[in-house]
Amino acid sequence: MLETINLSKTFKDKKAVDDVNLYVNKGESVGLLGPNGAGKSTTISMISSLLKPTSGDVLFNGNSIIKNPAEIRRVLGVVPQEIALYEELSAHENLNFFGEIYKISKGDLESRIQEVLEMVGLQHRQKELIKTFSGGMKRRINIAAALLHQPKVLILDEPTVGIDPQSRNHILETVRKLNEQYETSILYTSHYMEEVEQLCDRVYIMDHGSIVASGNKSELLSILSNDDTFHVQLSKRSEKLIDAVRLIKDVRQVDETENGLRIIAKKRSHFLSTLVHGAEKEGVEIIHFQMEIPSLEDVFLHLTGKSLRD
Ligand SMILES: Nc1ncnc2c1ncn2[C@@H]1O[C@H](COP(=O)(O)OP(=O)(O)OP(=O)(O)O)[C@@H](O)[C@H]1O
Repeated sequence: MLETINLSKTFKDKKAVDDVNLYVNKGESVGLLGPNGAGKSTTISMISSLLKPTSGDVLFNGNSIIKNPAEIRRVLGVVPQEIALYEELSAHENLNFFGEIYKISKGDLESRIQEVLEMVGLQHRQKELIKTFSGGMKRRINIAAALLHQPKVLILDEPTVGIDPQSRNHILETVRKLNEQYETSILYTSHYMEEVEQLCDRVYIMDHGSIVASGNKSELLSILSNDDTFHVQLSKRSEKLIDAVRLIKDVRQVDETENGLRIIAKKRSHFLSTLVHGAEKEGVEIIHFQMEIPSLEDVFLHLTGKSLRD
């Protein structure tokens, strides 16, 4: 339904998006996950035809949206990161304004406004001025605005960043409902792994402008099938021990945690005796040792060498 073909964007000499190929099928909910600066917003701006790609294309049902941006605007709802509302107008007046921009007929507009307000749970606040709303409520009105013209694809750019838990839950629920009941296709960017795990059928992991992995949860977890992760709680910190663990054969990565180490090692490697021996030598006691059940966060760490919220 929606796909990008070798989509790229260079700002001066910085490649913000580098040969991105992704697709969203009808009724599918797809996550675009990446740390700050990965290129998610730039990708979305190009898909929404707000930004011209340096090269590549975006196709909707096989037609280039670069050649025909009007078509994608008709079927796409975009919820940007920045709140784009008039503070001095009420929620209802704002939606009325957006409805006119979308050219929704006067006869349909009022019922559409009530429907989208209900969807985001703010019908009872519609007469109040936007400037009296919390950040989370403003974002919900932004979502309502993006839904007025009944888009086939809804793109949300980190919609839950910096907002209260109640609005966050509301947003996640709204997105789920749109996807499940109305078969709206979703492209959802986030750096909250748990949201993407909850909401999305498939995930693209993006870093430094490129897609580094994609698939459903079990496909992504299988990337880690060659490795095991261990948490080791230690009685004290020892630089020498950390260095020694890093040198153990089959240990791929060692990170310091609050009370010890997180060790990623090749599956079925026998590093434990070397670890115990090294700890003894440095006078460090191993208080607790546990193997971790991997999560998508671990896949991300494995692929990019950093945590999603770094
Ligand atoms: N207009 C611009 N001019 C120059 N560089 C830009 C511009 N827009 C984005 N960039 C750069 O492109 C890279 C990707 O930015 P982008 O905003 O797409 O990332 P992101 O994954 O959406 O990050 P965030 O999670 O912080 O929103 C960054 O290094 C950013 O500094």
